[in-house]
Amino acid sequence: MLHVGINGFGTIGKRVADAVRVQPDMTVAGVAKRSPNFEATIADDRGYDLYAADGREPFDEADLATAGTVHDLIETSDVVVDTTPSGVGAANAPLYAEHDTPAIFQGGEDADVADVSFNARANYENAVGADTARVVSCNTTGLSRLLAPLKESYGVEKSRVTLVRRGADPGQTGRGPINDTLPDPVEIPSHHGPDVQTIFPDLDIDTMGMKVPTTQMHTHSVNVTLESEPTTEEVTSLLTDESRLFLIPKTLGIDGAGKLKEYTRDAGRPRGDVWENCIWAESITVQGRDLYLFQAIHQEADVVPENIDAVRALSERTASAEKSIRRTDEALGVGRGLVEHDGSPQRVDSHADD
Ligand SMILES: NC(=O)C1=CN([C@@H]2O[C@H](COP(=O)(O)OP(=O)(O)OC[C@H]3O[C@@H](n4cnc5c(N)ncnc54)[C@H](O)[C@@H]3O)[C@@H](O)[C@H]2O)C=CC1
Ligand SMILES: O=C(OP(=O)(O)O)[C@H](O)COP(=O)(O)O
Repeated sequence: MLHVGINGFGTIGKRVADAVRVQPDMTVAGVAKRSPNFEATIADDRGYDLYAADGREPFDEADLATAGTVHDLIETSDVVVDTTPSGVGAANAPLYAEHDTPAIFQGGEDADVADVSFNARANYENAVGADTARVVSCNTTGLSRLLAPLKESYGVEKSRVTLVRRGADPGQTGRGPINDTLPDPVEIPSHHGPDVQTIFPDLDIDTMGMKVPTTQMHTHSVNVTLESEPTTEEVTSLLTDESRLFLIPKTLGIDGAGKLKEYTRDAGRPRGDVWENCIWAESITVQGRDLYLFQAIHQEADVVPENIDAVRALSERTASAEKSIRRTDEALGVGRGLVEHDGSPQRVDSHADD
């Protein structure tokens, strides 16, 4: 059983902890937090041992028991997932090295924070046995999952993506825009293209970013010039076979992120989380060697299964990306509750043997 510590219990951290909890080969060693807010009470409620990142006094005053400091958590963990805000992960890196504890960082950190930038579908093997890995950002994760099968099956000559990004997460009351559409970043390419190249170093990709007043999901407008000329049906079939891509059937009548989130809440997903890339099946169009499509990415959720796979890769629990992905997906419920492109229930494969 792998003991996984989570340092930073916010949007990503609490989801990673809950995902660790349901894995058959992992357990939550504890979670580190700075302050005894509502998320600390949820951690307590779930039975996660709380560790103080900045001193135990505030927790004592709030009558919340702590099991120790963040140093104790790191020492007791086989792997730590650092889910602190951008920049804090890099500041924490020496702590993990000091305790000789393998660590996973998030996409808000620069790539040089870790030995390898990680996406389970694209480069799991590179992280096997590494001391540190960085799970790339939600947007980069969404693009890597899509580009990996396209690259393998058809070759990619050039990718062009416009990312219409959510302005804030639902709990981020201080962010915006609330009444505007921003080119963000204004510079081209946006940071997403170079970040995708940390996964596919030779890929030709240009990205442009925007921010809009929604908290629901990011939306990508994708154009990929392939090296060969598949039909629309062939690309649709290729993408349907990917476990972390969900092709939204026309029959569902889902016209945007609002209905998508409603669908996953109705399907019983925790927090309405959408772990899969959601590609509008009707948008998949091949003209000559040019592929076009729209996909929605749930920024709070898509990196969660990737963090679980990164834990297995670092701890050398399995050298096989396919096995880890299958095990993660089954335990978490990726694909569960959603229908296939043809309207039938999604397959959820049975456990892979280690
Ligand atoms: N929210 C999102 O849409 C996504 C975020 N990420 C990345 O994940 C990382 C975490 O982001 P979020 O979960 O959104 O942030 P968050 O702000 O929701 O959560 C971070 C948590 O860490 C706590 N914290 C702050 N300093 C700390 C310290 N020194 N020690 C321990 N805990 C500390 C905060 O109080 C908060 O509870 C960032 O690198 C971000 O770029 C990646 C994909 C999507
Ligand atoms: O990593 C993310 O987005 P990004 O890939 O657009 O930088 C997450 O959605 C967090 O983005 P934020 O920095 O706008 O909170």
